[in-house]
Amino acid sequence: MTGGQVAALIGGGMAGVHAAEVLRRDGFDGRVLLVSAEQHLPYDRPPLSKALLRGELALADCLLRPPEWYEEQGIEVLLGVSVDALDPGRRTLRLSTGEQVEFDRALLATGARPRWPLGLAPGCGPVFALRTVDDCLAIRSRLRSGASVVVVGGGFVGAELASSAASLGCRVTMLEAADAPFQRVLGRTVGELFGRFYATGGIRLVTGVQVTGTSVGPEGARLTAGDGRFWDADVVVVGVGVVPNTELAVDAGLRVSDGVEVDAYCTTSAPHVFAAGDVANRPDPVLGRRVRIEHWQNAQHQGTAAGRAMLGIREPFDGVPWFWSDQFGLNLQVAGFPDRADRVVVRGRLEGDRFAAFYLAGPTLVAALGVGCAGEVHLSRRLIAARAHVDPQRLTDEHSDLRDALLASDVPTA
Ligand SMILES: Cc1cc2nc3c(=O)[nH]c(=O)nc-3n(C[C@H](O)[C@H](O)[C@H](O)COP(=O)(O)OP(=O)(O)OC[C@H]3O[C@@H](n4cnc5c(N)ncnc54)[C@H](O)[C@@H]3O)c2cc1C
Repeated sequence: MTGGQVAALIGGGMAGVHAAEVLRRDGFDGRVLLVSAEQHLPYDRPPLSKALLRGELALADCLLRPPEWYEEQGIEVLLGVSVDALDPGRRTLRLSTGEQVEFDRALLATGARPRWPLGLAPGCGPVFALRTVDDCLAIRSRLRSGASVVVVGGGFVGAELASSAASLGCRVTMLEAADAPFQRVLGRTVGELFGRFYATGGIRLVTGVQVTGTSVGPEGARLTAGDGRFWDADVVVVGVGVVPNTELAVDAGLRVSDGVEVDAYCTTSAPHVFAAGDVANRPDPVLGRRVRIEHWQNAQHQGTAAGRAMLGIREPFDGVPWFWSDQFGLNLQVAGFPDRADRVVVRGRLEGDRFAAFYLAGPTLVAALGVGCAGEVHLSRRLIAARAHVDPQRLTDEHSDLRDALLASDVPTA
């Protein structure tokens, strides 16, 4: 793309901002338009369940870039405006203001929105999901000491919220459909361990619960399970996952499955339209199938890769996923694809505050989880990318270097 051309970025989250940044950094001097349905300048989402929720940060501290940055970079930002239609053939967008915008390249960085289980509705009295800063501030205003909080779903965002609410003196109950939190992602052994961490953190964890209904009154809400059990709460937060915002892509006739399908260069089925972040579904060389990743670092790096691809700089984006979570004073990091594993081996004491779990499919390392073990997770990422074969015995030996466990790999890891 050259001067006089238009790069339209749809969605003002991590992926959209990183694409805008790299477009300018790599010399694009045409028009960069960032359209965001939210009223706030782009901000970081991880603090919404952590420091912002606990009142330790202000929104200004969570902005991805300071307000003056957009002007300095010549990035036009439309806030509170959504893109209502995308025509990839004519290369036009229709905005919620009624305006029509012509573009040369467009990026779909529309992210995801909370999934709502049957019987629960968003914005219904004290029933919330946590995705936006407005959700965070609304929940925070109700987290008084002694308030009863029920978190539906034992995923990462729910667990972080539970941890933050408990630290503010709330009485927290977590309702999880599976037998252990994170079971689907991290397996039962590690899930049960986190269940024990919650108990130590003062959380009442109830597993095997399928919430089927809610009734809302002026003072709170009652959640009912299929087996007749019920829980009353001052605040309910539903954290049962997200769905990608693909409607624009579907209406535009782009290929969509679980997310907007892109190739390794972030290009959708329309050549001038790209996608990145939580909404994008890309081929993964390690998995050998498509994958949609809902992590901060993926949105950042894929946004950058997409911005470069919009400029014609084609580099495959296929990094091994990595994310972190902070809960109950523990920092946990996960790399790779734990759900591919057929067994898990542990280095360190699972009950301690420093251990790593390695996930193996046959002899191949496919994922690693570390609590207080950032270095091990970092190295594991490279081993996973290299499809390394490892010796499980050595992996568990705390006193040996992780590299000593390496048996064979496709590519060098040094
Ligand atoms: C509470 C919380 C805590 C998290 N903590 C962690 C963590 O600890 N570690 C980690 O790795 N990840 C974490 N994540 C995940 C991480 O924040 C996301 O993966 C990341 O924000 C995704 O960025 P994105 O740019 O793809 O999408 P988003 O951040 O969802 O941004 C998309 C934007 O596009 C807008 N939009 C949608 N449709 C349109 C349209 N048609 N027109 C205009 N705008 C539109 C949306 O309103 C939104 O503002 C957390 C997420 C949440 C919600």
